[in-house]
Amino acid sequence: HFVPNLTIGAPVIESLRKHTKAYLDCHLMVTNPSDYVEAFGKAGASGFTFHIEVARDNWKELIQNIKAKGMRPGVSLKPGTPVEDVFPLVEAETPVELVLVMTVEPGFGGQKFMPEMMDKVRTLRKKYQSLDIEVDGGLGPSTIDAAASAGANCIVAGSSVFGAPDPGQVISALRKSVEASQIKS
Ligand SMILES: O=C(CO)[C@@H](O)[C@H](O)COP(=O)(O)O
Repeated sequence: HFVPNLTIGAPVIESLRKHTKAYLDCHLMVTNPSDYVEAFGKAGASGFTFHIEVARDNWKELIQNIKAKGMRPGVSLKPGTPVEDVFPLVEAETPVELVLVMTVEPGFGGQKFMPEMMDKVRTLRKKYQSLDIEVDGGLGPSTIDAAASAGANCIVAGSSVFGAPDPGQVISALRKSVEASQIKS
């Protein structure tokens, strides 16, 4: 109900958790993220990322609750939201540990990467050297270098991985680009 689509909820996280110790990075595109903290924590989510656009009045409490339930807090911003809006959350006494810069209008996979969002990534990386900066939307072998060289170190990729004949090869290409950019910086 923040975006016009429905995908994965806490029951899926719970089922996955029975089979893996992997980091389960959950991006909640919902209008009321507070209502889901407990369920996602219980289900075994590792990270809980909410949208700044729906948490302008309660982000401090939300971050604290996420941490109290044993998850890493993250904040996401839509393409039209200025990057400055998340600075207070990164600089708070109890800060977010990840910023997710949306590189498409959230809601659907398979959209085109918005290179102009890289200014936000560069700004964040310059200001916060050790922050996890995630990008989501249209990432794949042809767009990864732009994101990685801007400073993104967490990459969300749907179509480019699941649509590839060899998904492992795409994942390694994405990882190599991020690692190469980190060595240079
Ligand atoms: O769900 C969204 C946006 O809300 C997608 O951005 C996927 O998370 C990634 O999909 P691709 O863009 O990689 O196909």
